[in-house]
Amino acid sequence: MAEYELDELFTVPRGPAVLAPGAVHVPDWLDPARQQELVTQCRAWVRAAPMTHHVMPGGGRMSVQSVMLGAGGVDYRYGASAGRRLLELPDWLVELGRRAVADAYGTEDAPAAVDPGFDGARRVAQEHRPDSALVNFYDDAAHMGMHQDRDEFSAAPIVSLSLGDTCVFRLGNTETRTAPYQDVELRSGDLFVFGGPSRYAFHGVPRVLPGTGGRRLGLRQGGRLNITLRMTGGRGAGAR
Ligand SMILES: O=C(O)CCC(=O)C(=O)O
Ligand SMILES: [Fe+2]
Repeated sequence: MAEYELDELFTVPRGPAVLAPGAVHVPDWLDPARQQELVTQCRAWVRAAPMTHHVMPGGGRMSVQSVMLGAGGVDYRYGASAGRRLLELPDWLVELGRRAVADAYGTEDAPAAVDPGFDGARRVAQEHRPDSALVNFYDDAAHMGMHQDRDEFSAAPIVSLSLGDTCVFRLGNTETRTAPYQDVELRSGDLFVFGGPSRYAFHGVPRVLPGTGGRRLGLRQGGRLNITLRMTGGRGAGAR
């Protein structure tokens, strides 16, 4: 029996879920073919601009490796000011980010499957247009500590796509990097959007679960890819 069929035998059906107002998990948002295409794209990007371990302001080196698309002309932490070569953000990826927020938050024409839990979510979705993508790669040992995404000049939502191995994603609160928090498994193809009241929630990735999906997508050493689509510039919904 193929590996994935076995997985499915033990899988509890997962539906869209709102973890906190503005924090929406949409399992299996990307179908397997789309996941494969995105992995192929990630390979091409990494060939054009090799991934690097970001060095944090305190001098620590992140265990995650990353490459950045877009964010040109913005003094962004992961951008050119970090000495990086920025790749161009393709229009289809902007469109994917727009559609992600529309599906998670709903629009006038198409309500979301679950109520995102805050006023103005549809307006945020209507106006959403990411200007950058950060591609993160986690090997078996990589993790990301609890942090807030606050280097963007916009309060527009963060769109996160997961590919390859499953991870444990920790969504905390907006006040402290400690409890209360909720852990959710993000699997290959899952969408997670955090905006509105959850935009500045602390979050992190305590661990990746090796052997859960990376090889199936042709990642030879396994691992997890994460693409976050962001609005780094000061335009758009809820800009500071
Ligand atoms: O890998 C993830 O799911 C989260 C990534 C993240 O929080 C970040 O890049 O700021
Ligand atoms: Fe983050």
